[in-house]
Amino acid sequence: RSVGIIGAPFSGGQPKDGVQLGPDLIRAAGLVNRLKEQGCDVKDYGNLAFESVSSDEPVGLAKRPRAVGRANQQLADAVRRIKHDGHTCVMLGGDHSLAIGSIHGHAASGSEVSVVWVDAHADINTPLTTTTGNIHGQPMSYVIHELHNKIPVIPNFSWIKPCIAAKDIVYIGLRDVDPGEHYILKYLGIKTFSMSELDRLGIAKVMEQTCDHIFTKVKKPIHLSYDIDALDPSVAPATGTPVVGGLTYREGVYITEHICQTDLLSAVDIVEVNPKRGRTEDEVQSTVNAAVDLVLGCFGRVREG
Ligand SMILES: N[C@@]1(C(=O)O)CN(C[C@@H]2CCCCN2)C[C@@H]1CCC[B-](O)(O)O
Ligand SMILES: [Mn+2]
Ligand SMILES: [Mn+2]
Ligand SMILES: [Mn+2]
Repeated sequence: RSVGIIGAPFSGGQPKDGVQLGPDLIRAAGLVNRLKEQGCDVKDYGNLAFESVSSDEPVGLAKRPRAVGRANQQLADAVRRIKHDGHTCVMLGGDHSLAIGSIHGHAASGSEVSVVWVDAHADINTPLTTTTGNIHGQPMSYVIHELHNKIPVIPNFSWIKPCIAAKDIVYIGLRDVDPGEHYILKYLGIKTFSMSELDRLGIAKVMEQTCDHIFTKVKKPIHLSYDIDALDPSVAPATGTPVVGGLTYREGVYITEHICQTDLLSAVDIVEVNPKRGRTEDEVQSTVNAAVDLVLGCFGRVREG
C-alpha cells in the first residue's frame, strides 16, 4: 500500500482553539514509522499553510466562511495531487469542515466515490438549518448532489461542485443529530447506523450491511471520513464536541480493519483531535494514540499480529 499524508492544521470550522495542533501531534506519535513498519510506502506531503483571513463576517449563520472556503480549496488541490501521484490519501485534521476539500479533491481525481462517515454527528446541516453556524457541522451539505439547490452563495465557496450521490453515503456512530439534519437524512434516504443500530446489530453486521449498501451496484473507491468523536469520550476525550455512548476502541478499530479488507479504501480523513480539550496529558495521549491506531487499521494492521 502506498500512502500519501497531508496535514491540515485548520480550526476555522469551529470555535475551540487547539484542533489545528492535531496533524503534528499525530505525526509526533510515530504514524509514519508505524506505517512503514507494517509494510507501507509512505510519502509525507507536510502541512498546508493557511494564511489568516482578515475580515470574515458570517454569511447568514455560516461562520468564518472565507477562511473555511479558502482552506478547503487548498486542501482539495493537495488531495487531488496526492491521488494523481497514486497514493491512498490520509488527511490529518484539523476540524471536520476539511472534509469539503478532502472529498472534493478525492472525487476530482477520477470516478465517483462512496463515503463512509464515522462520527457522533451527521455534519450535514446547510447554512440555513445549522443551529451553531459552525461549518464543521455542515461539510456534507456542500458536496451532495441532491442538496445543491439548498445551499446559498457563500464567499470563497463558489469553486465547490457537488460530487457525492446520497445513495453512496453510509453513516456509522450517530448519536447527536440536529432536527434539520434528521429531516435531510430521511428526505434523502441516506443509509445510517446510529449507536442504537450498532447496539442492536453489533459491529460485524453493521460493517457487512455498510459494504452491501455501498457495493449494491458498481464498486466505487471509498472515502472514509473519521471524526475522532465517534469514539466514546472514555477513549478519545480530547475533542471539541464529545458525546457519551460512543464506539469502543475495539469497534472503532474494527471499522478500519473491515474497510481495509475491501481493498477499496482510497482516502481517509482523521479529524477533530484537539489537545486543548484534554484535561490531562493522558487524555491527550489516549486520543492521539487512538487516531494513530485507526489509521494503522486502515492500512493492514491486524490485532492478531
Ligand atoms: N450539529 C452540530 C453543529 O454544530 O452543527 C451541533 N452539535 C452540538 C450540539 C450541542 C448541544 C446538543 C446538540 N448538539 C455539534 C454539531 C457539529 C459537530 C461537528 B463534528 O465535526 O464534530 O462532527
Ligand atoms: Mn463529530
Ligand atoms: Mn464530524
Ligand atoms: Mn467536532
